Amino acid sequence: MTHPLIRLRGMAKHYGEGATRVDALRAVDMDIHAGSVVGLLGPSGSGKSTLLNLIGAITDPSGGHMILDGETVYDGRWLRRDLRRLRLEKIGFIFQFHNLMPFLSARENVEVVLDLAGWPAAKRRERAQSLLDYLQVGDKAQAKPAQLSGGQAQRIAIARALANNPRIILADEPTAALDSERAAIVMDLLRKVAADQGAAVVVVTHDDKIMNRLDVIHRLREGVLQSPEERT
Ligand SMILES: Nc1ncnc2c1ncn2[C@@H]1O[C@H](COP(=O)(O)OP(=O)(O)OP(=O)(O)O)[C@@H](O)[C@H]1O
Repeated sequence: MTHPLIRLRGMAKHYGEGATRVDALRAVDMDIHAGSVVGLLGPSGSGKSTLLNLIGAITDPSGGHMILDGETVYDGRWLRRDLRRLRLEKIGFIFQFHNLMPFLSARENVEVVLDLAGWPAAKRRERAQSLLDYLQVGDKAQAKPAQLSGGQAQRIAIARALANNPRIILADEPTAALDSERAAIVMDLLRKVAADQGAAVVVVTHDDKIMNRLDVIHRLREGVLQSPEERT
């Protein structure tokens, strides 16, 4: 068995203290392997976004141990001082609404990430175009977000998430704004990314339309992780 790309042990998060304390996550253990598309499900307030944001080094944990892509990144404290760089190196994010910058073209939206990572202009352009081609929106490279359909815009957002070649892709309700057909296309693309690049894709979702496209389902209830359900 290969090492998991994401390993969480005893990950906890509480907000506030004393009477106002909310335990959003309680001692979560989880292993997520390369090539898998994993769903995080649970009622509103059960801790799904908190867990995604802990894995994405956006939220500070209250305790636990986390290994991402072979590197222990948190062990009661962040072991990297530069979390922005950690995210750039290891993680791609996809949100419910594409969050593309309206004044940039589709390709420039992808290039932004590469610019942050220090890529030279010609290489940025080439990489961004090849990602758009891979996601079958290459002909939209010059379009502004307002000229794209919801499904096309989400594919540009996926290209942006893949730009720095992360092996961990975190998606918060990526299909909630899409109809069934486009939701299926987006999920199939994420499955392809997981398979082609040996990435782990973690999807927070309420969306019944995409359940049959998840390899494993993890359910949270009041911050406690239930046993995973393997899908066949
Ligand atoms: N910044 C915060 N400050 C205080 N409490 C918070 C904060 N963020 C989340 N919480 C609380 O933590 C718990 C888990 O919230 P979280 O957003 O992770 O749930 P969720 O499962 O993603 O919910 P939803 O499906 O509604 O998005 C909730 O009780 C929420 O009120």
